[in-house]
Amino acid sequence: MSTALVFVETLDGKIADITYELLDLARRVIGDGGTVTALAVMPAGLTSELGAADRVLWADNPDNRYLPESLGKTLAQAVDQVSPDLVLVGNTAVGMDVATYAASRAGCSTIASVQKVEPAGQGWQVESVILGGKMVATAEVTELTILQVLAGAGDAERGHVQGNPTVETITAAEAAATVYEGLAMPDSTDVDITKQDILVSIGRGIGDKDNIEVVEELAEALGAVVSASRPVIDAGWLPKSRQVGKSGKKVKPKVYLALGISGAPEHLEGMRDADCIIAVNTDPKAPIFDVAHYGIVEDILELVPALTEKVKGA
Ligand SMILES: Cc1cc2nc3c(=O)[nH]c(=O)nc-3n(C[C@H](O)[C@H](O)[C@H](O)COP(=O)(O)OP(=O)(O)OC[C@H]3O[C@@H](n4cnc5c(N)ncnc54)[C@H](O)[C@@H]3O)c2cc1C
Repeated sequence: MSTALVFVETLDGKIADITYELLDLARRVIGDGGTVTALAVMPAGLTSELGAADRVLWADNPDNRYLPESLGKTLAQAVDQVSPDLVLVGNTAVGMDVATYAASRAGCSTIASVQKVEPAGQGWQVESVILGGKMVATAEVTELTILQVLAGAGDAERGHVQGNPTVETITAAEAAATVYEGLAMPDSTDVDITKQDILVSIGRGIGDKDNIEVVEELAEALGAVVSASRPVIDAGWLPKSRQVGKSGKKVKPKVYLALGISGAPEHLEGMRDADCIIAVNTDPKAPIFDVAHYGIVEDILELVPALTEKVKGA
């Protein structure tokens, strides 16, 4: 009989959807006879949301402090306590912090960007995406390995079950070297990119901050808003509130125009549900074309001004 250990991720006192996906995945992979244990460092009163687990190891976190050092150590302690066959953590900004910390403490491996897990022989067959989504690697895992699972591998609705799992109170490990200073949320006075019908989204392919102006003209002609991939935000060319993706916002516009965006898994996570995706990229092998409904292999700096003229003339 197998045991799965699922790390419960929270943000600002709420359980993140990725947790419910992991609970669904854990149950599917280990079967009804197995035990699913959830490790939750979170405020009191939320364990009934984890009804898809048989058991919850719970440590109180009344102030919602995010301390990856403490969480990583606590996960390593839980691995010792539970001796799981499978450990699932979200492939999120939080999960990546925690999984690597825990793996080093527990002396085991970790695999990032996991999109599929299935039982195989004495262990698991694990599929992960590598090289920014251009290739898929398959590994037979027979030793304890912490899997960082991408959103989409499980079904959050199926994994979000109200119930009364057995709750065992534990003490979270101390963070010796890190201090929590507070949660910084994106500026809420900017436009809300999650509410737009059309997004004109730019990536590193825009090349320079000065080139954003031509894209803004196109967006204005279309009645759209400009959003971006992370490198554009990290460069400080647009505010954080415009970032699409894993560590930005999840959007579902009617039209998503992806200009000079390669289509890394962390970006796709935020926009792949758009009704119509149109991608423009000079690289015909860019992974964005795998999710695009329409693709154009072209230099955006050539195409965008011409497109703006067409839209204005229509
Ligand atoms: C924990 C974590 C969280 C992350 N969160 C996010 C997130 O929320 N959102 C996000 O976007 N990324 C996120 N990332 C980063 C992600 O992995 C990628 O690095 C990022 O999405 C790449 O952005 P890009 O496509 O703009 O750049 P690149 O991957 O560099 O792609 C640029 C593309 O532009 C094309 N190009 C270049 N010049 C032109 C031109 N003139 N005309 C047309 N095409 C051109 C190139 O062919 C290339 O495909 C995260 C990463 C991690 C590890």
